[in-house]
Amino acid sequence: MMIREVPQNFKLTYSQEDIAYRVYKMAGQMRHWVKDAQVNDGQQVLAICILRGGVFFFADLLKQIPYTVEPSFCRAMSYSSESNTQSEEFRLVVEPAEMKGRHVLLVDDICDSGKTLKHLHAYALENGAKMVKTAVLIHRNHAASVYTPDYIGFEYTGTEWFAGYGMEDKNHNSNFPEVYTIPCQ
Ligand SMILES: O=P(O)(O)OC[C@H]1O[C@H](OP(=O)(O)OP(=O)(O)O)[C@H](O)[C@@H]1O
Ligand SMILES: Nc1nc2[nH]cnc2c(=O)[nH]1
Repeated sequence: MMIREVPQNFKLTYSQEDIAYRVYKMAGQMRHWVKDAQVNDGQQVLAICILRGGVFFFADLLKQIPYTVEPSFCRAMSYSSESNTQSEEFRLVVEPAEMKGRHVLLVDDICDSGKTLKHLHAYALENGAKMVKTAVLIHRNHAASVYTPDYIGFEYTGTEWFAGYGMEDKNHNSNFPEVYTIPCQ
């Protein structure tokens, strides 16, 4: 196995095994909703990956769901890669597949301020989605959050910055397979 060079300030927070277990449990929680959408509606759930950060979680989650779902993608941006800080501007760069009349599942790595999911949830409804559910690996608990996802892998209380499993530290190390926390500078 190749040795990974982990920056000194990175603290291992969720191992690959921790993540795999939570992803498996989450797929179990949503399986009835996914099946019912198909049976009652005759249409599979449209699962939308929120790029870039959601990519690893999306792939792992969809592989654990035991019924058909249709993958789709959108690209949402609000954090600066240079500084790890959020700007007021929210940009949707890639639009997902047609959502009209569909059961939609929005999938992202983290819900932090909640602004990204709040925007996208509203966007899906405006575009005719019949029902919208949201899934994240990590939900940061804080009073100012504007959104609570339906499916949550880990609840986290604290201000540390996350990196790994899709989450970047100033545009680096998002491909680490575990989740790390970095003390706030
Ligand atoms: O709950 P919020 O405070 O809105 O933060 C969550 C969003 O922040 C990150 O995306 P980012 O804007 O950094 O884009 P990226 O996924 O391309 O890194 C992350 O992937 C979520 O989409
Ligand atoms: N990489 C990363 N992206 C985020 N987007 C919102 N919060 C975070 C975080 O803690 N880490």
